[in-house]
Amino acid sequence: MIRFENVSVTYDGAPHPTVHGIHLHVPEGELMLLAGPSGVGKSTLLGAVSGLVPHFTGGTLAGRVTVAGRDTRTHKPRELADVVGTVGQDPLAHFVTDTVEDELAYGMESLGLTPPVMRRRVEETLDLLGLADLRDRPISTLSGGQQQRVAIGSVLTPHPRVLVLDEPTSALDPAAAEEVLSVLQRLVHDLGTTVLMAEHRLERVIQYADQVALLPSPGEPLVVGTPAEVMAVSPVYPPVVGLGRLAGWDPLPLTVRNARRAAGSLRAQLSEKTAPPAIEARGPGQRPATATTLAATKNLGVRRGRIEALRHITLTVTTGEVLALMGRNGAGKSTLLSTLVGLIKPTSGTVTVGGATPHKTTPRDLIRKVGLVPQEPRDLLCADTVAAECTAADKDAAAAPGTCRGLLTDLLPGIADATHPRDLSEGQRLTLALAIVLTAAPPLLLLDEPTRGLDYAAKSRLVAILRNLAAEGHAIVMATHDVELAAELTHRVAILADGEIVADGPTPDIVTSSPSFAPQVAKILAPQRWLTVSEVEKALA
Ligand SMILES: Nc1ncnc2c1ncn2[C@@H]1O[C@H](COP(=O)(O)OP(=O)(O)OP(=O)(O)O)[C@@H](O)[C@H]1O
Ligand SMILES: Nc1ncnc2c1ncn2[C@@H]1O[C@H](COP(=O)(O)OP(=O)(O)OP(=O)(O)O)[C@@H](O)[C@H]1O
Repeated sequence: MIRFENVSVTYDGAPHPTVHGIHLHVPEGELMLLAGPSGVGKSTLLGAVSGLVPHFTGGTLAGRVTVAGRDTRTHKPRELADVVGTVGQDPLAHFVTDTVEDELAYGMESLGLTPPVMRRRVEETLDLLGLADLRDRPISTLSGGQQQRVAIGSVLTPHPRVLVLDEPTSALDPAAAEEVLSVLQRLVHDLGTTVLMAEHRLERVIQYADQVALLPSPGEPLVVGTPAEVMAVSPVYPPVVGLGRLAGWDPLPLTVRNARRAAGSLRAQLSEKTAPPAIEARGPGQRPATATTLAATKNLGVRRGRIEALRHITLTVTTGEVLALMGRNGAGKSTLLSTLVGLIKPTSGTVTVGGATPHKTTPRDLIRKVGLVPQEPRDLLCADTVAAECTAADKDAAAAPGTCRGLLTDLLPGIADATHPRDLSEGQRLTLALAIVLTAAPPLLLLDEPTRGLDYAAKSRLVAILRNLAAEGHAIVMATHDVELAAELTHRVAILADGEIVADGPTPDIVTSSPSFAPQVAKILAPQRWLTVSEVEKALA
């Protein structure tokens, strides 16, 4: 259904092709997962299927890509729209209408479907993606995850034969991600839809894939095989595979269920060894004995338009603490971070950060107290090269020249100075935003979805940097749907639901009390309370 024949893509001005010599066949009715490190060229390959590469991105494509027999170089994306539905990494860039319902209907209108069919599919999709309450909402007022749901819904309604999805669950809460993936699987199984999907969070998707195509590193040839074959050799793998490799399980389990079956002797071995680490020993090491309050909210309420986005939030964050805010899409996580950094004014209650009231403090003073990496890193970037961004960041933070660039290279090697931030891959752009805010190293560091688009290696380097900062007394508050990150890094998790805090406590307690938020290792080794592969590895050493 999708065929790559000796495909190379070279972006304008780039010294080498970004991908080259690609041969790949995705048969009809299969779900193929495209995996590989950040910046390796996954989006580039997906773009070549939908026709966005090179028609919109520039550059040259050599070789041939066909979808349902149509050559994507000679057919404009518009001429492929009846067969291919695409969800890109930045849904906002692709919305064509203003409201949720219009957006869901838009793709069908051009196909000439009858109004009753269109109506039925819109209703189905609203239910399927939990969007019914939002149907009349302007898209611009939706949370990040709500927007991603609309983007997915709008490509499903026309029932295309081929779906090309670039990290479709990156902004979704764990339950929503599961729902979306099972819908996709149903389309593949029941309707013979063909899906090509790039995704970093393999723990979410690997079990749904028929085949995996792996780009191991820039310039290396594609490795294609069954999920088990590819995971046995892949540099990127989910925790279940990490645990399986550590324990020497053969065959390598890809699901929690299969791993539980294999885990009997590991569980016995671990119970003899030692108890799982207590909370004080987890995450960023010892918390300072003299922790002081860095930020506090009291009975905080925030209205956004007609929505009560936050209600009665009373929360304290102390030095050295790493706190994850988790909860369903639209629960109020980003709103809380924005309020802490003064971008949003409370409607009721109080908020203080470093002794000041954020929305009444000048940016110059605030920057010394608190910094935010926003959900959309582009909001932070304004220069036209990576080097200029880094120089500006050093200057703003009065840091030694080269600080920001050093952080960037530590987090994700291979980002060229001269690149325009617009041309970076999603993971590269997020890393740049992280490096800029880490350069200022404010006492309170706020991160909104800090692992979207990041590969496992970049993620663990980020974890190491954040641990050091926490050990130095910085406090870190992150909104995240990444249960593995929360398990690896945080001391404490607060769960928001519908604008309120419904649970707040030590990470192991909170994440193991709900299957939605439990990391894979916790599920595999329950009732023992291990959360991560690295904890298990240490205990066995
Ligand atoms: N329009 C463009 N112009 C120039 N270079 C580009 C352009 N788009 C992407 N690149 C470069 O091509 C490389 C591959 O980017 P791509 O977005 O395909 O990676 P990716 O594997 O999808 O990464 P991620 O996992 O971070 O989304 C990156 O080094 C990026 O900087
Ligand atoms: N500008 C706005 N106008 C009106 N309502 C808004 C606006 N921005 C956000 N909202 C609503 O406020 C609520 C909280 O949104 P917020 O972005 O804080 O959620 P979130 O927990 O960060 O979600 P996600 O996990 O999807 O990022 C949602 O119902 C959202 O639709």
